[in-house]
Amino acid sequence: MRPETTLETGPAHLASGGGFILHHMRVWRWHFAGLFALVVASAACGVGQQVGLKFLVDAMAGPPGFQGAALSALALFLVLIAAEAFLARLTGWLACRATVGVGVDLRTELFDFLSAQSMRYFAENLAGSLGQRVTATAGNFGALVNTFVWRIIPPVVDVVGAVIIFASLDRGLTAALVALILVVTAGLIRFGARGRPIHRAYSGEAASIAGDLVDTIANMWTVKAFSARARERTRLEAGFRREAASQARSWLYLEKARLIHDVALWLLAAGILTWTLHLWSRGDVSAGSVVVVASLTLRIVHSSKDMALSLVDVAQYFGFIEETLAVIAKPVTVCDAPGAPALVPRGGAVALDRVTFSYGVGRSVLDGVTLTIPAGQKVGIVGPSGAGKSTLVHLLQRLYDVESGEIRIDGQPIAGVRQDSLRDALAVVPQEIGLLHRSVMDNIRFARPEASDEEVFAAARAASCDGFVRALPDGYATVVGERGTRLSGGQRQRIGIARALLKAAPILLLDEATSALDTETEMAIQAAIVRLMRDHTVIAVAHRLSTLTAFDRILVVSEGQVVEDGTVRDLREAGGLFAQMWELQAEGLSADVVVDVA
Ligand SMILES: Nc1ncnc2c1ncn2[C@@H]1O[C@H](COP(=O)(O)OP(=O)(O)OP(=O)(O)O)[C@@H](O)[C@H]1O
Repeated sequence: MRPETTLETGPAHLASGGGFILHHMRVWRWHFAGLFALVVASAACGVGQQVGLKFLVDAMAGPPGFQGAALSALALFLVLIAAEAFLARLTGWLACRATVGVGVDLRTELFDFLSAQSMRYFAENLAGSLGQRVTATAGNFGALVNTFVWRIIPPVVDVVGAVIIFASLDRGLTAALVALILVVTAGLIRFGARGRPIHRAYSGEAASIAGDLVDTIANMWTVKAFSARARERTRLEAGFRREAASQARSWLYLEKARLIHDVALWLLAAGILTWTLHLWSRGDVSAGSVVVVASLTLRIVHSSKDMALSLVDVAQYFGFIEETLAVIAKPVTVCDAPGAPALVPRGGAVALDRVTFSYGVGRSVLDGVTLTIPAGQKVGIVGPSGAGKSTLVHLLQRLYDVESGEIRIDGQPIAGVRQDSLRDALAVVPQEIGLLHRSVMDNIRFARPEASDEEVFAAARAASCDGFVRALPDGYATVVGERGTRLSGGQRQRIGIARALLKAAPILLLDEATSALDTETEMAIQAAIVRLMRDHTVIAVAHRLSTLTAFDRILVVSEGQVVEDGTVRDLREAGGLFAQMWELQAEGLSADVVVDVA
C-alpha cells in the first residue's frame, strides 16, 4: 500500500512567488532583457532632454541669434523627445508580447499542478475560487510587469541621471540627493514588505467570496426552489463587506505610503532648488544649470509620484501570487511513486485485500474489506444509502488512497502503477455525470478522441441515446449546456454510458449509472452492457435490484463491510439483507427503508 503521507511537493520554483515568476521569466529571458534595455534607453532620453534644455538656456544667455549653439541645443532637444516616444512604443510592443506569453505559461503550469490534486482536494476547495485564482495570477503578473516598466524603472533612471548631472555641478548637492533617496527607498521597501500580510489577506478574502458567488450561481435552482434568494443575498452581502473591509485595509495602507513619499519629495524639491539658487546667486552655476536642476527635480517628483504606490503595489501583486501558490501548489496527496510502471491490463481482475478507508477523522467508511472479482465477471453492488458503495468505486479509480490494505488490478497494486495507466484500464459512469459544455459528439468522443463517427454512433445506440440525440435541434452537434443542463437527467446518464462504452476499457464501473431511467430502458441498457462487455469486468452499483438479474454475482455492502456475496438467486434464498431489500422493492418500497427495518 502507498501511504497518503507520501507527498509530491512539486517543482522547487513553486515554493515562492518570486521563484515562480523568475522561473517563467527565464523562459522569455531575451524578451525581458530587451524590454529592460528599451525602458532604460527611453527614460535616459527623457533625462537627456533636460540637458538639451540646459544647453538651450545657456545659449540664450549669450548673444541673440538663431544659429550655432542654440540651433544644436534645439535639435538635440527635439531628437531626444522623438527618440523617447519611439522607444516607449517599442517597449509597449515588447511588454505586450512577453506578458501575454508568460500569462499562458503560468496558467498552464498552475492547471497542470491543480489537475494532479486528489479528489479530496477538490471536495475541500471551491472550483470557482480555484479558477479565479488561476486567471488572476496571469493578470497579476501582467500588472507586475507594467508596474516595473512604466512606474518603477523610469524614475530610477531619472534619479541615476540626476545624480550624474548634479555631480557635474556640485558635490554637496549630489551627496544630499543620494542620501535622501536611499533613506526614502529603504523606508518604502520596508513599508511595502510590512504590508504584505495585509494584501495577502485581501487576496484570500477576494478569492473565497468569488468562489462562493460562483457556487451560489451554479446552484441557483436550489436557491430558488427553497425561496432562499433574500437569505443568500444577505449572506453574500456579508461576504462582500468582509472583502471590502480587507480591501480598504490594503488600499489605505497604500495611501499611507503615498503620504510618506509626498512629504519626502517635497523636502527633496525644496532643498535642491533652494541650494541651486544659492549656488547661482554666488555665481557658481549658470542659469541653464538652475533650469536643468529644476526640471530634473520636477521630473523626479512627477515620475516617482506613484513610485511608493508602485512598490507597495508590487508587494500586493506578489501577495496575490503567493496566496495562489499556497492554495494550488499544496503537496499532492495522491501521486505516482517515482518511476512507477504503467499498469498492464490482463483481463480486468480486481482484488481488495483488507482495505480500510475513511474520508478524514471519524469512523471508517470501508473497514477491512477483502474480495476477489475474477476477470470478466459482472458484479452488482447493493446496500443501504451511505454504506460505502460509491467509496468503493472511488477507491478502485484511486481518487483517494486507502488507509490500510491494498487494491490490485490484474495482480498489480494500483498504488504502485501510474495513475493515468490505471484510469486507462477503467471506464466509469459516475452518479453525477459530468458533461462538458461542448457538443454531444465531443462529449461521447471524450473517452477516445480518435474514435470514428461510426464508433460514436454505435456506442450511442448501445446506450439507447442515438434516438433522442438525433431528435435534438442540431443532432450530435448540439451543445449540451454547462454540465449538461440542456438535457434531462436520464439523457445525461445515457450519454455518460455511451462515453464509457466507447472507451471499451477492461473494467467498467457503473455507480447508479441508470438510476434516472425508467425500468424498461434501464433493463435494456443493463442487458446491452452485459452483452457488449462480454469479455470485460463490470462492477455496477445499483439501487433497483431487479436490473441486476443478468449479473453473475451480487455483493451486499452495509456499514463498510461486504455482508453478503452470491448470485441473485442464492441471496434471495439466503433470507438476509438482500432478500429483505428484494421483497421491499417488490412491494414498491425503497431499499433505504430496509436500513431502518434491519
Ligand atoms: N467526499 C467525502 N467527504 C467526506 N465524507 C464522505 C465523502 N463522500 C462520502 N462520504 C461519506 O462516506 C460514507 C459512504 O458514502 P458513499 O457515497 O460511499 O455511500 P453509498 O453507499 O454510495 O451511498 P448512496 O447509495 O447513497 O450513494 C457516507 O457516510 C458519506 O457521508
